Amino acid sequence: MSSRRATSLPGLARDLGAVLHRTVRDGAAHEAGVVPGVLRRAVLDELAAGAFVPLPPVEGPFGVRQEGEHLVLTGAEIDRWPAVRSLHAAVVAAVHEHTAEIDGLAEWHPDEITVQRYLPGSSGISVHRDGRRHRGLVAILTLEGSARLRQCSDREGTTVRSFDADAGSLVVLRGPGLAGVEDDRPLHAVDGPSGHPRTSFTLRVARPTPG
Ligand SMILES: O=C(O)CCC(=O)C(=O)O
Ligand SMILES: [Fe+2]
Repeated sequence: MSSRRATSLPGLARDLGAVLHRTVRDGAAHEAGVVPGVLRRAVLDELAAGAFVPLPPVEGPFGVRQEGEHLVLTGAEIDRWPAVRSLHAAVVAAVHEHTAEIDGLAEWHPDEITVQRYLPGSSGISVHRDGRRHRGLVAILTLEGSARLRQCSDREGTTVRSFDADAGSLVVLRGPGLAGVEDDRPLHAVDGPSGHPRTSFTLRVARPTPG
């Protein structure tokens, strides 16, 4: 029943060529209005049943600070959530439209979805790089709410680009192997949400590279 509803959900509202080319050039890029409202709401409704857990408040050797809660879906788990699966399929299809122009996109088959919720007053996540195993690119969609997502030039948080990660928007981060660059992952941070809770939906490759 729910899968019939999910198959009638729309795809993405924007072509991703421009944002992908900006990501290749700058390491991180933003596009507004990517996820139609009906698709965002279907995913949020479905995720209301999810078992969110608090993020570890401090993580990794650099002591990255995190304030929020998350739900991680991997591999076949993704298929159990019809609307989540629709959004995942829509993003992969939109990225794969550009495989002929940018090396590394054809191999991008994200098998991990992280949903993160930040309440007003949260400080977000401090400056970090996403893990090396997340090849190709990291795609961060915002399902509701808004916050500044900042690309930084150092771990003190000097901001080189600031993106409005608001409902429907996409931020793309460069991962290892994108456009022939083996590893130049951007430092970035996300601030706390403005006024209302923010929920992000991030697609990453997590499986080890074969061979
Ligand atoms: O919630 C987001 O906007 C993504 C935050 C982030 O950089 C991460 O989870 O690695
Ligand atoms: Fe990150």
